[in-house]
Amino acid sequence: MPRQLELQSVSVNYGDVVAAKDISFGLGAGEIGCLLGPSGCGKTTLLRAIAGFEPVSAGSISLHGELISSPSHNVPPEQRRVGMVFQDFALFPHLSIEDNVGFGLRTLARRERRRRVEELLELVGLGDFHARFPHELSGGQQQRVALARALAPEPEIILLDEPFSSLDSALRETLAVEVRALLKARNVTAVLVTHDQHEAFAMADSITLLNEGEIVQSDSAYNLYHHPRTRFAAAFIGDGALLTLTAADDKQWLPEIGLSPDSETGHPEPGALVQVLVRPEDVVYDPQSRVQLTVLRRAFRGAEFLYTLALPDGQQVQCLASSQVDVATGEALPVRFNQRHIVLL
Ligand SMILES: Nc1ncnc2c1ncn2[C@@H]1O[C@H](COP(=O)(O)OP(=O)(O)OP(=O)(O)O)[C@@H](O)[C@H]1O
Repeated sequence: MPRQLELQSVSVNYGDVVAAKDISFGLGAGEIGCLLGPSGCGKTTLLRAIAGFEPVSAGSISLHGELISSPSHNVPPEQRRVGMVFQDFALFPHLSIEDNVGFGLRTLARRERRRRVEELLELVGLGDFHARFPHELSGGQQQRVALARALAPEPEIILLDEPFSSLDSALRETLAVEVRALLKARNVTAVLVTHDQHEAFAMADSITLLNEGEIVQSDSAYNLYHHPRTRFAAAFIGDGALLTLTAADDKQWLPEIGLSPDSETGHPEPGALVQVLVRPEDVVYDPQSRVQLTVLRRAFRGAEFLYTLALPDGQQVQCLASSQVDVATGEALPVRFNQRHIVLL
């Protein structure tokens, strides 16, 4: 059975600028995918190509098995059955919430249209707001109306371009979780574009990390965080220090941090340089540990201190420790490295 959305080796150029290069990914029905990456990496370009606003210069895009984009074939946007929610989600200010949601349903009989609008407003938790106008709603409520409006014509797929970026960060994450539940409840396939990993983690089943128009890693959120395959992925996702260390011998090959080889880490040759990604939560305060690192800085985070620690060679790692662990700058903090979570690159 064809997948709901399939991009095969898609490239998009703007004149000489290659905005997206050789991009392949697909989504099954009801799956939520995310294009994640820094500004200018080509996320919006790909979304616009899926919507039909940008022609592809190579490769193909299919929706439910039907070719919609290739260099020689371009189904116009209005015939694609693609719903969109954009960053500025402009609702029509002079239309009521009900009329905003029903906007794409003008061909339906009035009763049917009304039923569909009511159902969608209930779904997004705004059943009582149908007669209000956009300016009478909060930012989060307006965004939910925009989603209801995009879902109303029952598109094959919905595209969300930084849909929560105008909201504050606490609301953003809550809404991302809510919207995920809404999409899942209706088995809607969706592509989310964001540069915010928390949003991506909260919403997506699979994440395609992009950099400079190319795919860095397509994976689950868990794997991107715990098993990044490149330096870029390691640095972009989460906090962490990338250490360069020398393997010492077979038994204890990174003595600076008390690491020893195991089946996961393998056995690099003694003397080999090894790159290790260490997350702050994997450097654990342990009064029994022989590894004692000097405290360079510490920042109070309420329940925790975030310590910045120096290895003997000057490289730095961070450690999250309970704020009851009160060690001053310049003193030594005994720590253990949680080896299970340390990533070797
Ligand atoms: N109309 C255009 N003409 C020429 N170059 C463009 C055009 N639109 C985008 N670009 C370039 O293509 C690249 C990808 O842009 P795109 O907007 O897809 O990035 P993005 O990842 O969505 O970035 P952001 O997160 O900042 O929105 C950038 O280098 C950008 O400067």
